[in-house]
Amino acid sequence: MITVGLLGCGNIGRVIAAGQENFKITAVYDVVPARVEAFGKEFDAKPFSDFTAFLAEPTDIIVEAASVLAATEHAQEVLEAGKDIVIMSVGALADIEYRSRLIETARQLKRKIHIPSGAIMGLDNISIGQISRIDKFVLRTTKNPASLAREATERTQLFSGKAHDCVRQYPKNTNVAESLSIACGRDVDVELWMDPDEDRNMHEIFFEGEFGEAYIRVRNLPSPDNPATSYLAALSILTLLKNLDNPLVIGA
Ligand SMILES: NC(=O)C1=CN([C@@H]2O[C@H](COP(=O)(O)OP(=O)(O)OC[C@H]3O[C@@H](n4cnc5c(N)ncnc54)[C@H](O)[C@@H]3O)[C@@H](O)[C@H]2O)C=CC1
Ligand SMILES: O=C([O-])CC(=O)C(=O)O
Repeated sequence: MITVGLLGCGNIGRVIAAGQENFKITAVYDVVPARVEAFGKEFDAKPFSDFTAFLAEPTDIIVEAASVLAATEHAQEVLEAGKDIVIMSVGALADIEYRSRLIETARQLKRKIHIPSGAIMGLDNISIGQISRIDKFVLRTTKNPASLAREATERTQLFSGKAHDCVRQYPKNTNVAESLSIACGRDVDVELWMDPDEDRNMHEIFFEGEFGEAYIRVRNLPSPDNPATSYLAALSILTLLKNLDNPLVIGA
């Protein structure tokens, strides 16, 4: 049985904990002490309010489902402790120097950094961008203003530019932009819109290159406990964890 240390006892953490089967969350950590205590009690995991103690607890893998800040602060430490890591807050890897350092540490210590597909589809074959020519890559994300903790009476563009800059400005809403950039091997173009008539978290991907062209549209239902996060993102990380010990690897 794979043992998991969960960093972040919020909406995604709860979906993962409720779906445990062939893995067991044995240790949990959060910046909110009351939350980590209650979560630990509910899911029979040891609660920690001190990160060093949490990391010292014997676990096979650490799952970050907290925030870009948490991933930035802790991912390196996790790898140096000899543990694999799943990073949900992929925006932390928009810092190229930091990303390179993490990859180098993982390589040296023979550890893995897993990036779940998150709130989008198609991340598998978008990786062909690493080996073949890409002519155009645009992510257009549209969310209800409530999902962005804003108010608007009409469709409004919030951002147009590169993924690295977008996720720095909207770290709770555009991690997918960084996942796409990592997958296809370049800093992709991003448009972020809020639309009061859109009740889903919509991600449209326009992708053209040597292979031909693709258009992917995902209209996600928001998570029950956090409208900023699509439910698909939580299901994605749960699927990744369930497949960690599966000898059959599917997808590019
Ligand atoms: N890759 C993707 O497709 C997606 C990634 N995300 C990322 O996942 C994160 C978690 O999402 P949810 O569970 O919906 O958020 P949430 O807000 O429901 O839960 C986050 C939990 O992490 C805790 N936390 C925050 N910063 C922390 C820190 N520095 N140290 C320890 N605990 C900390 C909070 O107290 C909270 O309990 C988001 O903030 C976002 O960065 C979210 C959606 C999609
Ligand atoms: O859940 C989503 O739709 C996407 C999201 O918040 C993110 O990428 O950070």
